[in-house]
Amino acid sequence: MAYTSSLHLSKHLLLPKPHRARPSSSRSPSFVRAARVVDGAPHVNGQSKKAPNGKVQINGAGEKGAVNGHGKKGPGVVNGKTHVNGHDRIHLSVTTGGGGQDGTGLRVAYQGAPGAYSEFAAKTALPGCETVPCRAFADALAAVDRGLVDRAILPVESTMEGTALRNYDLLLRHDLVVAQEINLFVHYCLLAMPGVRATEVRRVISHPMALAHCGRALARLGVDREPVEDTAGAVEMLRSNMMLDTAAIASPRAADLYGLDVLAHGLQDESWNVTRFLLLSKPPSPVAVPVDADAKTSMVVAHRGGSMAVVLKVLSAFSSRNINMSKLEVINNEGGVGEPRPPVMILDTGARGAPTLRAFPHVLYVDCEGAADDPLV
Ligand SMILES: O=C(O)C(=O)C[C@]1(C(=O)O)C=C[C@@H](O)C=C1
Repeated sequence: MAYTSSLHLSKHLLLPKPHRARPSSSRSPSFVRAARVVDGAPHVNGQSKKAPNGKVQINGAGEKGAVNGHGKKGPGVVNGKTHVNGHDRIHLSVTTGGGGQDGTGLRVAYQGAPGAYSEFAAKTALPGCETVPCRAFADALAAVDRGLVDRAILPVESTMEGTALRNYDLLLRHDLVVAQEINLFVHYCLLAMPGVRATEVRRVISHPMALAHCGRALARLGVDREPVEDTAGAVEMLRSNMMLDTAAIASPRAADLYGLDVLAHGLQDESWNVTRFLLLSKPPSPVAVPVDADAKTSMVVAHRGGSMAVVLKVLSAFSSRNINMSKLEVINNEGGVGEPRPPVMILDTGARGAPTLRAFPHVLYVDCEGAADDPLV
C-alpha cells in the first residue's frame, strides 16, 4: 500500500516588539501571539501538522518499527518526504509513497566517504542519483545553498541516541526545504584488513554515533575507541594505512567497496537501530503535500524567556485542537546544569531585508500528526 506522509517544519520566532514592552503580568509569550510578533508580519499560527525536532529531535512516535510516526516501509527503510519553504517560517514537507522517485540527473551531497550510511540513505530516497561526498555536514548544506548540488542529506536523529542536535542547529541556520524523510535501519559490522583476526584488534575507529550505538559491544571487546569523520572514512583509513591492529565499524556495503573482512555483524547494542535522515533542497519544495495527506508536521518554537509558560501554551494549543503530538523536545540553554550553552542560531527569513541569524536560548521542537496546510494544524 502506498505510504504517504508529509512533514512540515515551521519556525516560530517569539520576538518582543521594540518599544512595546508589555506589563510583566502579561509578558509570557503566547503561542498565538508569537506568530503575530514575528517582525510584525502576519503569520499563520500553528500551521504545521505532524512534526519536527528539537535540540532538535523528535523521536518517539510510537511503535517499534516506526520513527516519528511514520510507518515502516520495506525491509528496514521508511520513507517520507519533506521540504522547507522559507520566509517567516521553515516548512519541511514531503510526500512519499514508496520512495519511488527517480533521482536520475539529481546530484545529492552527503557527509563522508563513499560507502557511508548517508550515501546509502540518499540512494534509497533517490535511486539513480549522483552522490557527492563532502568533508562536513556544513559543506553538504552549503553546496545546496550555493546551487552546486540539487539536494543534501542530513542525519537528524536515531532511535538509540535521539536527536543529532548539531545537525538540527545546522539545519536551522539555512533556508532549505525538506524534500523527503528517510528512516534507515542501520546495521553495523566490525571490519578489518583481510586476514586480521578479532583477537588481534586493539583499537576500533568510526563515526562517534556508530561508536556510541555499539558501546556495549566495544566494552565487551575491551578495545580503545577513536572517533573519525564517518564510518566509510574509517574503512578508507584502515585500508590506505594497512592498519593491522585496528578495526572499523561500518556497513557491509563499505566492506565490499573497500575489500575488507567482516569480523562481526549486528554490532549495535539494540537490535532496532534506525537513523532518520532528511533530504534537503532549496525552496520552493519539489514535492506537493495534499492537505488531507497522512502527514506529519514539525515545528520549531524559539523564544527568549518564560520557558515553562511557553511549553504549557504549546501543549494546550495541541490539546485543545485534539492534535496528536508525537514528539516534544524542550531546549533550554540558560540556567541548566553547568556552563550556559550557546544559544541556537536560527535564520529568520521572514524579516524585511536580508535573512538574519537570530540567537534564541529556548527552543521547542514539536512533531505532530497532520498536514501543514490542514487548517486545524
Ligand atoms: O558515518 C556515516 O556513515 C554516516 O552516514 C553518518 C551517521 C551519523 O551521523 O549518524 C549516519 C548513520 C549512522 O547512525 C552513523 C553515522
